[in-house]
Amino acid sequence: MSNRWIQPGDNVDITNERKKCTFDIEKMSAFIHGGEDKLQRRREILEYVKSNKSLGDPQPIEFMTRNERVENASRKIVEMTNNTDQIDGSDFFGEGMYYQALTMGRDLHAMSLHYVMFIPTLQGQTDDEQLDHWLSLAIARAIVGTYAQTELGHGTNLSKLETTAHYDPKTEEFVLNSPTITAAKWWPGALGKSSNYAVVVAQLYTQGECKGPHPFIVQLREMDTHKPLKGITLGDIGPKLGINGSDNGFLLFDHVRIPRRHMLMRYSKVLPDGTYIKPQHSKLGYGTMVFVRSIMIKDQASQLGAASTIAIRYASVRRQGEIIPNSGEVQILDYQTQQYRLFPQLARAFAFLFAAYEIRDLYMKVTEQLTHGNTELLPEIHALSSGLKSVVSWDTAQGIEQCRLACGGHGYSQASAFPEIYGYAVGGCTYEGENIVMLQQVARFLMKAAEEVKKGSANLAEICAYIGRKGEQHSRFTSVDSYRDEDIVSDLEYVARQQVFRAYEKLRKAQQQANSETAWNSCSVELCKTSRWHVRLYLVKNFLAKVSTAPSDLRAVLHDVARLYAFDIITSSSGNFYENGYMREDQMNEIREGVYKCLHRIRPNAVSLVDSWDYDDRELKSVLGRRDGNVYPALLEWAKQSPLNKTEVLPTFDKYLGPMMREAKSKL
Ligand SMILES: CCC/C=C/C(=O)SCCNC(=O)CCNC(=O)[C@H](O)C(C)(C)COP(=O)([O-])OP(=O)([O-])OC[C@H]1O[C@@H](n2cnc3c(N)ncnc32)[C@H](O)[C@@H]1OP(=O)([O-])[O-]
Ligand SMILES: Cc1cc2nc3c(=O)[nH]c(=O)nc-3n(C[C@H](O)[C@H](O)[C@H](O)COP(=O)(O)OP(=O)(O)OC[C@H]3O[C@@H](n4cnc5c(N)ncnc54)[C@H](O)[C@@H]3O)c2cc1C
Repeated sequence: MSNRWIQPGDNVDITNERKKCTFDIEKMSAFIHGGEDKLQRRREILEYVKSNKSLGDPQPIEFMTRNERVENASRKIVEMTNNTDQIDGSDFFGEGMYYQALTMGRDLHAMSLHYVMFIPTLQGQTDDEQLDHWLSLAIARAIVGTYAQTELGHGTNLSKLETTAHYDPKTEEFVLNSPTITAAKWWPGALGKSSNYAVVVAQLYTQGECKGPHPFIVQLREMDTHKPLKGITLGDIGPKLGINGSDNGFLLFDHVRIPRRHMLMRYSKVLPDGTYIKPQHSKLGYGTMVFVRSIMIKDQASQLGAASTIAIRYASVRRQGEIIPNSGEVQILDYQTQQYRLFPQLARAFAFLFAAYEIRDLYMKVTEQLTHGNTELLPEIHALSSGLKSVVSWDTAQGIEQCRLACGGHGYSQASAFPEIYGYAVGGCTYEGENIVMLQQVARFLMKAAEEVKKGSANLAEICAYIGRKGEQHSRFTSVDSYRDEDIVSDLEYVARQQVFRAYEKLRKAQQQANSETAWNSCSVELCKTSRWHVRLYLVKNFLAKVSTAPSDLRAVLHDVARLYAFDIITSSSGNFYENGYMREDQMNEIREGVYKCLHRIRPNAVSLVDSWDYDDRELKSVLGRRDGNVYPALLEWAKQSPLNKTEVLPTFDKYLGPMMREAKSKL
């Protein structure tokens, strides 16, 4: 089988790995990326990006100062968006995200929120007339916007946001104000220095009543000078764990007036006389968050896929220690412990990517329904996107860290790209709803389902139908080889269902002794566990189902990966499966053996599996994860670029170390 990943001059070990591959990598890449046409488009976009020098970095960004990073990112985003004819703009999830990943990397930039939240909010929250006015300006880039919701004092609890928008019917204007320091908007991406507009979420007051948080479009800076408008104070919030190419910002309003029609009025409205028209569903205003939670799953999967690619490739070229004395140092990928550390991360990346396709499709279905005023699927998409967002971002962050640790000392260097990947991805545990908080949103949905089952009136959505099923009392497991996909699912369903009812009963009892909020708090650890099991079950089910749709010659290897994903979940929570004698210890031991079998079976294909994700070096930006495996010379070259190496002797020597040593010597 021809293999495009093998090229002359490559490291011998990585080439030998590639020669062992048992499946057609191109076919696998096409399956992973949604078809041959999509793969072909990736290659075209890559060629374009490589051919346009101005889309590149003048030096590795790790060696740049923060100001240089912000400037470099701004330069590139303008160049990138000058050339959007290179991609199909309607395919943001595929072509758009890929074009951006290749060009902008993981540092984010001046227009990240413009594309990910500002434009989607205009599309989702404006009425027709407002859409006509604002969308063309935003798409043409005549204005650059962000999404300013979170405040210094509140991010999670939207009902307590402090920014106010008081309607004044005399002038038909809203007056935006930040009554306290804690009302300052804090965190919005590209708010500090880059954006001149924002969607601002503020408490709407009209006719003397507070109607809760609503979105408004607000001009922040003068069009020509870019200076803040009167009454507006704003700036950058300083360096962060990651995404330092973005100027996340703060913003305070001092009685700033905006026209009535700057309230986004697709769902809620304020009429000229101040009459409030409420939306058809109270949470429709939260739509952009649902959108981002839905699309970020793919982004997270992609970061974990990248981390796995780097670590697995590196483990194939790194030799250290012997397994059999005097027989030569082995590739560290041969250690079972290394495989156990890395392959489950790759398996997770697959599981998350396949889930990302599902949630994208569900999101599109919901959007379509909403255009007909149908809000039926809103609770389901809210629960699923919140749950996936939480579980996927958490596992991704842990997985990236495992990959980093698995690369030993070199994993700690920024040359590995792990610090960038981690700093970027781990933000996903917090933004778009802190994970623990979002898990509790899922739990609300699950507790309602349990209540229905208890009442005997179960008319459950497919996604939680397992809660209403009786299920087996004992696992059907007899041997790993005969452990069918439906048995795996049935075992996970058992545990998820048990957890749902454990939390439900605990909550019910607590509610008899306390008010419902206090009761909820006293059960919240169990409720979060419930949500995690629900999501893991979904991920396993979806992964196995997806494998069954793969071309037949890819199924065996994909099935190994999917089973590893499931077995890893089962064996790392064995206690849950022993409950009520559902599974026996000997069965669990066999499944544990199943994990080792999967590792062994995946080992020869490991490098080819990560190659199938089709990351170019341009996207990975990692010396350790290079396609050609020539890591050591590249590490030396990379280090030479450190600004500290521009001179042989640093001024600090003459200032501090030199005098210290001279003085010490003179005293001897
Ligand atoms: C690149 C990075 C960019 C980052 C950008 C950002 O971070 S931007 C900033 C991102 N910031 C954040 O993400 C902030 C995170 N915080 C939040 O999203 C909200 O404050 C909340 C959802 C936690 C609570 O909201 P609350 O106090 O208004 O509500 P409640 O608890 O009283 O529940 C009432 C009912 O509403 C339901 N429901 C809720 N949401 C939705 C929905 N979207 N759809 C449908 N339904 C929804 C819920 O299920 C419940 O139903 P039930 O059980 O009664 O039938
Ligand atoms: C990289 C990044 C980019 C961001 N970009 C934007 C942006 O563009 N626009 C924007 O508006 N915002 C943005 N944010 C803000 C982000 O959305 C919030 O930080 C996030 O919603 C969490 O809110 P918080 O910071 O108030 O956390 P907090 O709610 O203060 O969380 C602190 C702790 O309290 C716990 N907690 C809070 N409430 C509860 C509860 N009810 N039950 C149990 N535990 C609870 C949490 O679980 C957590 O452990 C960004 C944040 C980051 C990190």
